[in-house]
Amino acid sequence: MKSGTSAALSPPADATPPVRHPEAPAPGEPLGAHYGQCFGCGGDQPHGLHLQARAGEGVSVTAEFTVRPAHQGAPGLAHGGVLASALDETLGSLNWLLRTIAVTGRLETDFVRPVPVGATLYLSAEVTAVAGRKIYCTATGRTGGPDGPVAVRADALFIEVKVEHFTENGRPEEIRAALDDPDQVRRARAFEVNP
Ligand SMILES: CCCCCCCC(=O)SCCNC(=O)CCNC(=O)[C@H](O)C(C)(C)COP(=O)(O)OP(=O)(O)OC[C@H]1O[C@@H](n2cnc3c(N)ncnc32)[C@H](O)[C@@H]1OP(=O)(O)O
Repeated sequence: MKSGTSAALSPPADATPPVRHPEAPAPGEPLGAHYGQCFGCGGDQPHGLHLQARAGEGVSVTAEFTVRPAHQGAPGLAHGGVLASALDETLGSLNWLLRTIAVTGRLETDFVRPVPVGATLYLSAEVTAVAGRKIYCTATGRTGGPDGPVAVRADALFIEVKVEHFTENGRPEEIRAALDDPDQVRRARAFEVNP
């Protein structure tokens, strides 16, 4: 049963289909981490999700995340907030295919089945519509395989922002370190800016 989605997540009548950026990675290509310290995808966060996303067709992605002991809520089960983070990260990576800088404004999550430690969550997400700065998207996470039963799902609204959203609000030492990164692509991707 699909539960209701709030009106804020229903695209307005003048919304348009999303447009894949011409330089978006080809379907099947790994997106890589956008920032080493990202809790969702970064390789430098020991307890992070280490989620790995790949571009799909159109404006869609797939991703995997394996639940580790550090991600528990109840004994032997993934914490719901961690599962919401996996959905958020997967949905956030869609913006790389649009080449739009955007942040999560709203994330509505259904927790359908418990997810045990050791399980791999097979995520898929797509942008459904765009209206001005508002990006509407949806995601599911399945266990047992990409076609397994749905364990979690989410609908979300991302809002396009300028890079100043990060540079003016982030803690100065991390912002400085990211901006001083000699690797141009890494520097741009920390904020998901088109390099
Ligand atoms: C580099 C990429 C990293 C990706 C990591 C994974 C994604 C994340 O987790 S991002 C981190 C979590 N998110 C955040 O920290 C965002 C914090 N929030 C904010 O900074 C602001 O509220 C922000 C930017 C979302 C919106 O503020 P602002 O730019 O002033 O926009 P605002 O004018 O209020 O809203 C724009 C439109 O969006 C709508 N909107 C904004 N927030 C919401 C919301 N929560 N629910 C519904 N609609 C919303 C507004 O109603 C408005 O609609 P309309 O144009 O029709 O009137």
